[in-house]
Amino acid sequence: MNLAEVYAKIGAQLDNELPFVIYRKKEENSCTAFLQQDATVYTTNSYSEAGFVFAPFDLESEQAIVMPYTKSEVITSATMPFSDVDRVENIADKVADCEKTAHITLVEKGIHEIQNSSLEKVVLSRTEKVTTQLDDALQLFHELTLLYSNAFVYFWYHPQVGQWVGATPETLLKVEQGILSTMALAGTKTAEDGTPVIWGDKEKEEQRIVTDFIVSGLSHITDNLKQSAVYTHQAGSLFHLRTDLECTIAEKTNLKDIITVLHPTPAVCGLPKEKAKSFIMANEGYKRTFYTGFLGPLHMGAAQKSELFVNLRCMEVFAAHVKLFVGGGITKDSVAVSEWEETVKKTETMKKVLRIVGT
Ligand SMILES: C=C(O[C@H]1C=CC=C(C(=O)O)[C@@H]1O)C(=O)O
Repeated sequence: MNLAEVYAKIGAQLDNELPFVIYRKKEENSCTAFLQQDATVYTTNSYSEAGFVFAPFDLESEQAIVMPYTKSEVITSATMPFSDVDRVENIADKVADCEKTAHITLVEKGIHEIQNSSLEKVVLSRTEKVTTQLDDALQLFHELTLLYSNAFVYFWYHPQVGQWVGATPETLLKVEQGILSTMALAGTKTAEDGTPVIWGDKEKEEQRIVTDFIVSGLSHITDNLKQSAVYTHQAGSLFHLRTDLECTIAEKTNLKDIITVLHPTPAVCGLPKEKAKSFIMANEGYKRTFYTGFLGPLHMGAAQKSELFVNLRCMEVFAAHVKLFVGGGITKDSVAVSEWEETVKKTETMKKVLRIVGT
């Protein structure tokens, strides 16, 4: 099926108010869509079914939604262009001063908590509303695929839940034929064209915390974990520190066991996990819902391949506006105003496509 035909099918799902997800994996030049044939909200607790899962940050009080393979038409486009040409400049637009003050106050509270308790790291986030005049969010998906070849790009829709679009740099896990791969991705910098990124101790520590958490968690399910050296990962105009991890897993280890170990990592929550989560819930002042949750295809094909991505650099789409979600890791060395600026830079990942589609 060519791309225009796939997009026409998506248009029909929207017209008929039927759920779907369309996604393009990193460095792939085709996209896949699950077109659910009814409007039921299917949920999963076991992650044992083939399908596409869309899970919230807080799995204790909200449920993971699945588009079951057996209830969906699954289609793939033949080829898809990607240009990776940065056609849009970063623009430092005006964000309301009250939003800046509120985020800085939140970050300062986080730093204070870290200095005065056993909390080592907490990821604090905010939302930002941008007024739009979109025909449909498919335009956003398409532009994101053109702009970010190194991201998992998606557009997810359920008439009873909402619409989400994103381009995330972070893989939560990939399981294929008994091999599990994951990554520790954290720390953020921007760089002038061509100049190498210089990492400071703050970023090195916040990323090390993520690696250590994953290594310690996976030690309960494997004894042969291999880990790469830390390296720089580019995500649009941002750079992150990254470590790749890989191990074999016993046949009896199911996907739920692995998700329970890995989600949420300190790349999106903090350390210790429960303490950080409580701080987030009590202080962020909004519900993250699917931001910093995870999404992706489950148990696909003969190899039963599952690939889950962390829902970052994403937005929830409404009739006349979108809501952007951005956050950053706070440690004892954080400077509140720099953390604010980091979230502003992260919003650019989405604002670039909003500008292209002419909002
Ligand atoms: C929580 C986010 O990013 C995470 C992933 C990479 C780098 C991060 C950081 O530098 O703080 C975050 O841990 C976000 O983009 O909203």
